[in-house]
Amino acid sequence: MTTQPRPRRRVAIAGLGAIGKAIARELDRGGVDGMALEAVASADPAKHRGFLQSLQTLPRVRTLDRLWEEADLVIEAAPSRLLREIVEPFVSRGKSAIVMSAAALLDNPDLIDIAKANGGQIIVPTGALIGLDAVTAAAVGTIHSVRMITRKPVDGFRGAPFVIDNGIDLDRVDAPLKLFEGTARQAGKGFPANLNVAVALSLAGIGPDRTMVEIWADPSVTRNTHRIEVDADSARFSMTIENVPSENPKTGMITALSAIALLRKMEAPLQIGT
Ligand SMILES: NC(=O)C1=CN([C@@H]2O[C@H](COP(=O)(O)OP(=O)(O)OC[C@H]3O[C@@H](n4cnc5c(N)ncnc54)[C@H](O)[C@@H]3O)[C@@H](O)[C@H]2O)C=CC1
Ligand SMILES: O=C([O-])CC(=O)C(=O)O
Repeated sequence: MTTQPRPRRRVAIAGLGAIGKAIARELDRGGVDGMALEAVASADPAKHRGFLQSLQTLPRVRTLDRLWEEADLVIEAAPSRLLREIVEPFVSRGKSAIVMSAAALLDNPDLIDIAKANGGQIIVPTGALIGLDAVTAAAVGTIHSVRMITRKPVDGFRGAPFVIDNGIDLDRVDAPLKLFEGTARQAGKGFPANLNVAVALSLAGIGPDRTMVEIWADPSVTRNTHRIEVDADSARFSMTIENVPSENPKTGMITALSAIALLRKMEAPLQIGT
C-alpha cells in the first residue's frame, strides 16, 4: 500500500512574544507533522534576530499585511489591537487564522462574516482555559448559566484598562481583592490581556452578555487560576485550572501548548475531543 502525504500546510506567526516564540520553536523542530513555519511578523525584527537565528530554518520576516503571501494559516499572537490587521488578509482569501486575542473578536464580529463569505476559518483554541469541549457539547442542548472566577497574582493586572480607569493602586493590594464582576464582554474590554479566556468561554457557550465573570487580584496565588461553573440541561460541571505563568506574567504557559495541540489535531489521522 502506498501512503499519500498531504501537502504541507504553510504557517505564519504574527507576534513573537511568549506564545508566538513557543509555537515557532515547536514548528521549527518538526513538532507538528504536516506543517512548516514559513514566515513571522515581529514589532522589532532586530530584537528577535538572536531568536530567529536559533531556529534550524530561518522563516521569512514580513510585515503583518504581507504574511498572507507566505502562508495558508496564520497564528495571531500579538497585542489585541492588531487582530483585524492580522486576520482579515487571511480569512478574506479563504485561509485560516488561529486567534489567541479572542476578546478582540467582540470588537470585530464582521471578521466572522468575512470568513464565512470567502471560505476562510477563524479558530480559537482553548488556550489558558479548561473544559471548552464540555461547554460546546452542552451548548448543543440548553445551557442555563456559565460563571467564571479568575484569580491572578497582582502583577498580572498591571496596565489593564479597568485598573487604570478606576485608579486602582495595585501596589497597595495585600489581600485578595475583587477587581471586577460583570459579563464576559465587559471583562474582555476592561482586561483585554487577561480575560481572553472568558470571551472564548462565552463564544463556546451562551455568549458574552450572559457569561458572568469575577476577577480577583490575589497576592496569595502564584498561578493564573480560572474556575468555570456550568449548569446545563445535559450536565452540571465545574473545573479549575491553575496555570504556571509564562515569560509574560499575564499569560499562562499552557496557552502556547494549547495552540500547538490544536495544530497537531488539525493534521492528525485520529482526533480526540470535541
Ligand atoms: N486565548 C488565551 O487563552 C490567551 C490569549 N492571550 C493573548 O494572546 C496574545 C499574545 O500573548 P503573549 O504572547 O503572551 O503576548 P506578548 O506581549 O508576550 O507578545 C506579543 C508580541 O507581539 C509583538 N507585536 C507588537 N506589535 C506587533 C506588530 N505590529 N507586528 C508583529 N508583532 C507585534 C510584541 O512585540 C510582542 O513580542 C495577547 O493578546 C494575549 O492577551 C494570552 C493568554 C491566554
Ligand atoms: O493566561 C491566562 O491566565 C489567561 C489570559 O491571560 C487571557 O485569557 O488572556
